Amino acid sequence: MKIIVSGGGTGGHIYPALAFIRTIKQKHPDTEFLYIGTSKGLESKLVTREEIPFKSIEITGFKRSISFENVKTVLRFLKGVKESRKIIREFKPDMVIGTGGYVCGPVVYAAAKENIPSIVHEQNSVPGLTNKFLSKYVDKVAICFESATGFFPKEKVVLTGNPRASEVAGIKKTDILARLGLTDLKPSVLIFGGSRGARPINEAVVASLESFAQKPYQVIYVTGDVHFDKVKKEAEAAGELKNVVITPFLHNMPEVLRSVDAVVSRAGATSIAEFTALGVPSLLIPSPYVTNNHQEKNARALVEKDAASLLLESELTSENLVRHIDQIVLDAEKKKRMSESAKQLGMPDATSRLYNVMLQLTGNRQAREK
Ligand SMILES: CC(=O)N[C@H]1[C@@H](OP(=O)(O)OP(=O)(O)OC[C@H]2O[C@@H](n3ccc(=O)[nH]c3=O)[C@H](O)[C@@H]2O)O[C@H](CO)[C@@H](O)[C@@H]1O
Repeated sequence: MKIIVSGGGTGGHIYPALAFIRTIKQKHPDTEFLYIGTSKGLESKLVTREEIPFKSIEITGFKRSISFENVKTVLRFLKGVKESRKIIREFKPDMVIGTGGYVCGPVVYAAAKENIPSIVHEQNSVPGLTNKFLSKYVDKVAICFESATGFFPKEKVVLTGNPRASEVAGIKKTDILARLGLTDLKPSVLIFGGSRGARPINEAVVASLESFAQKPYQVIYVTGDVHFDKVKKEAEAAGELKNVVITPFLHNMPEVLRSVDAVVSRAGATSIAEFTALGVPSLLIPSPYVTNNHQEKNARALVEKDAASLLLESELTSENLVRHIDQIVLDAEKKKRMSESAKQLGMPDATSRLYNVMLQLTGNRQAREK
């Protein structure tokens, strides 16, 4: 089978696409993939790093307010559709899938116009503009939260979960803690602010370094690439680091998640799919700066089931951060309960479900997975 994948902008749209490609490549090595993204997006780095064939088109997102920029965006969209049609005609895919972010708009739209079976994958409980627009044209809309159903044409919706869940669920425990300079003998907490890092979380963590130095647990603290230099300087000024390692980005997140006792993070949908697939208890600090406050809705879906704790950014202080972490990590009963509840929400078979939807669409019955 030949598949075009498109998704970009942030890690939350790119990692599910990469996880899907890697998992399918392992099971069906003869599957050919082509990834279409933008040259400026994070995808150009992450995809080429994996040696997956990559082509770029030029496109920008819509502004929500009326502006001259939007006129230019429409023109770029039309140009993007033209470029995508050309790539599609050359590559001749059996299927096109978009995993969100504005780049997949013209690609998936072009696929539908070329009569190629198409799917969009929506990671969030509340969809973004691009996927809502595309849902009118595609054959299927794959979702991760039941609550997303109402935003799309009902007959097209399939609950598949997030392929990144399948990828992390298959990861074995490694010696990653030792490689990070940490020990196996203490509980470990991972702190990160989504794929790009989050300034408010960084500020609270830097203010907590002194407290962490006194704790019976250790912290892996990921700042986000762009924030690293500043945080490093502030941390150095705060004194000697104890119990904490600081790093700009983790390229081996699944391995790390497998080894930690709890995680503190934004409530991005792909991150949540990973925590639940592995049953990692989490303290979620939703970003209030996202469309329709969707991260808080993502987070509340876990909190309601006792799979996560919630700390709103408006209440994010060093004291509250440390207190919430202590409440999870230092209470073995609570940690176990949260872990079990999280795991019940996990969908480790997401990639197979998504692949089966594709096979149904392409009519490739023989290859259909049992
Ligand atoms: C600000 C914003 O618009 N955020 C959105 C974006 O978040 P964002 O891009 O932060 O997405 P997620 O939190 O869903 O996923 C982050 C991904 O990056 C990975 N990772 C992160 C840090 C690191 O050092 N290494 C690493 O590999 C995580 O393991 C995960 O796979 O897309 C998500 C999925 O559509 C949305 O739910 C978020 O609301």
